[in-house]
Amino acid sequence: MAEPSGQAVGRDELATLKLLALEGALDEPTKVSCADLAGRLDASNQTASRRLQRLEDADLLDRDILGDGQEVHVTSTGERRLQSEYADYRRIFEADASVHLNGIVTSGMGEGRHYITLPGYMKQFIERLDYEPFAGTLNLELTDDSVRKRARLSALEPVTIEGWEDDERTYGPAYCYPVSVESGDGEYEPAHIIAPERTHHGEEKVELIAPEKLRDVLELADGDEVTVHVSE
Ligand SMILES: Cc1cc2nc3c(=O)[nH]c(=O)nc-3n(C[C@H](O)[C@H](O)[C@H](O)COP(=O)(O)O)c2cc1C
Ligand SMILES: Nc1ccn([C@@H]2O[C@H](COP(=O)(O)OP(=O)(O)O)[C@@H](O)[C@H]2O)c(=O)n1
Ligand SMILES: [Mg+2]
Repeated sequence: MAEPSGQAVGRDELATLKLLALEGALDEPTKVSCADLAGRLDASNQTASRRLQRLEDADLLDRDILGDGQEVHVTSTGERRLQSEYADYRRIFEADASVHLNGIVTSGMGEGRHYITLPGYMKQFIERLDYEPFAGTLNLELTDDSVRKRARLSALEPVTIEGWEDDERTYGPAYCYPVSVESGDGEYEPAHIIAPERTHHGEEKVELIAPEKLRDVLELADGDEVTVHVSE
């Protein structure tokens, strides 16, 4: 998913972020000195310090300045950014770079039904996904591992459903990724992960749409485990 994250950073900053992650700064606040970092980046102290500052400004890195150096910690946005780089390398080097997400079926607030059936969206679903989706979204709560893997979606090209407006308000865009949905009962496609740009869900939830009610065709109930195979 294209996730806006403060300011854009360049290749040099990203390389610095990777180095910090290699030092362990993904898992916990990690002490670094600018001199040491400068040596490893083959750059001046000033350059190293500027890169850290830019990473912090872009919300990719948290910093704590100490008397004799600083402690740095890669933020969740920073981790997503690295995951997305990783996804690119997987696509370059691995024959099977497909993404599988695991989650359990949950109920939401019944808003999915409302949004899916709005004519401004429905018209686009039929045109761009080649099916009329069932009225609603099947919500999954992802496992911790899959929350991390989800960032790999950003390396793929989604089907874009554009935002629109009526007399009262504006509606945001949504991004659809083709998937097949597997449960103990079998596998179903076509289906899509739908990622609305505006949503009250966090990273740990995904929503699925399909031409049929997945709870019926796959005999799903809250708490059941589901694997989503994302198509390349
Ligand atoms: C196609 C689509 C478009 C959406 N657009 C908006 C929007 O413009 N504004 C908004 O607040 N929520 C929007 N939502 C998100 C819903 O408010 C809600 O977060 C989400 O669909 C979860 O609903 P559920 O938990 O009831 O299934 C959209 C959802 C979908 C499926
Ligand atoms: N393709 C779909 C879409 C929704 N659903 C279910 O249909 C119902 C209506 O969807 P919704 O998004 O409005 O509801 P919640 O996800 O908020 O519970 C929910 O029980 C979804 O889990 C489904 O089984 N298959
Ligand atoms: Mg839903």
